[in-house]
Amino acid sequence: MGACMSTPGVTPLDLQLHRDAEKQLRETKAKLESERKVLLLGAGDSGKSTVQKQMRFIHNAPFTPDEKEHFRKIVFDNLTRGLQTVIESLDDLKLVLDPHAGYANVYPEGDPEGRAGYVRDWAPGECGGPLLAPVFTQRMEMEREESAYRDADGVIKYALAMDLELIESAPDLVDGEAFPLLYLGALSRLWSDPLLREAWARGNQAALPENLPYMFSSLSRFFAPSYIPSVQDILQTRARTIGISETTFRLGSKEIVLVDVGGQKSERRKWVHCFQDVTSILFIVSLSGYDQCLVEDRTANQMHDAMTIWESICHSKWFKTTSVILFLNKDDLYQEKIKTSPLRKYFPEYDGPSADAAAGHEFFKTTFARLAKRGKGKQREVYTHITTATDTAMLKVVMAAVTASYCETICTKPRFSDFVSRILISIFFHVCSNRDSRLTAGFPIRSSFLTYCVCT
Ligand SMILES: Nc1nc2c(ncn2[C@@H]2O[C@H](COP(=O)(O)OP(=O)(O)OP(=O)(O)O)[C@@H](O)[C@H]2O)c(=O)[nH]1
Ligand SMILES: [Mg+2]
Repeated sequence: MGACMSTPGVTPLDLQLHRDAEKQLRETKAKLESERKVLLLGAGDSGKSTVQKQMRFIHNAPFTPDEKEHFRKIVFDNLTRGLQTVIESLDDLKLVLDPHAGYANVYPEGDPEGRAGYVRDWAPGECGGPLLAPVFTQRMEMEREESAYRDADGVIKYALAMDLELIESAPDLVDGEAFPLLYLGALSRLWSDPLLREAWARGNQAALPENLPYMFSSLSRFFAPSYIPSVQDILQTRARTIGISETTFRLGSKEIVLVDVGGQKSERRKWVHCFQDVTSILFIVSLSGYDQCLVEDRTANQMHDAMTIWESICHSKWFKTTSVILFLNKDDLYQEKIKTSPLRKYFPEYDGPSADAAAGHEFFKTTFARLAKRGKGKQREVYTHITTATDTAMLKVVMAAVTASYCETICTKPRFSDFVSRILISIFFHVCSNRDSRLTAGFPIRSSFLTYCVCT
């Protein structure tokens, strides 16, 4: 410091800036040493955000009332837009809704609040309570105004046409607004229609939302004015991630920053912004995607797409020494569909028995491991887990195994080169943020840089 004081041309301002720079770099170093960055990667809809939500539940970082309100609105959106997607898929699937096929005589199952009678015939006498009376009036007004709903056969045609129109023009809920009861009957009737069920069962050809059976199994619960989403409701909601979101939690003495990115094709170019200083990658693949097309590209297969991303991540210069953990996710859905949808149809190289879930697991484990190990030199170790991300108990066990086995890696100090590049970036931004051009000319910067190189 004495030498600094005697350097000609160094003013008190220079010294202050020098001290500030050193302080900032000390803080950066301390943060870097206690922080570990885990990056969630994978194709869209594979379950990355679901894993991130589970980590919040597991590490006691519950959702705030505002966040729960956000998820409540997503539930309504998932019901209405989800059903709309099924309706829109009918043309592609060459299915035609028949208004004469018994439509409108539908009871919602397990309706504890006596709304079923109302939903069946829309008759005032069968109304399930005073809450439904205005809904009935509203419905009758719509029928009076819209002669297009009527035909010689009577009620059946307009019941279907009105329900379709309601779903098509469903609004976004605003904060605090209960689910509009007008939608209860329409959603219930349409979801029970055999043709729409058939369309959903062929959803792999049209990328239909996989959470619809869950959402519709709890329909009347969601419509209660006091409804607040449960843990399972939150885990089942679907909203594609746009951009990058970070969650921080503690693991022993370390702070883990879990970074979630959007996996759809349009989001992937943003990934590189979070590639620096990654300690571990959790790569999520949807097992149930083996026979499914992408939402953003119906000509592409989800599993093939996941394999392509996986291969490029494993061989990226950014992740030469990063530990990689692979989650083969959505095992619950996969276990069901493997019974009827042959793996060999989508992966002709598969030569195991058909309808055998365990043989399919082995096939995918081997394929992903092979893709990771291409080329010469030191081979990458891949740690694979079969998961159902919506199952909190299971994910707790898997994450405990992951952290126990890989704590060494997750908690290892960052590489020296990473640290030096962080310092250089930090200095660069420091210099840019100081207008005093003398700083760029010399001593304070070099001094800070040397101090930190010596410290590490
Ligand atoms: N049944 C079942 N559903 C799952 C599982 N994992 C995720 N989901 C559901 O799949 C849907 C998509 O999950 P997300 O976590 O949003 O997928 P993502 O990878 O974050 O998707 P993007 O943000 O578009 O990249 C949600 O409705 C989840 O509830 C699983 O293991 N089983
Ligand atoms: Mg997401």
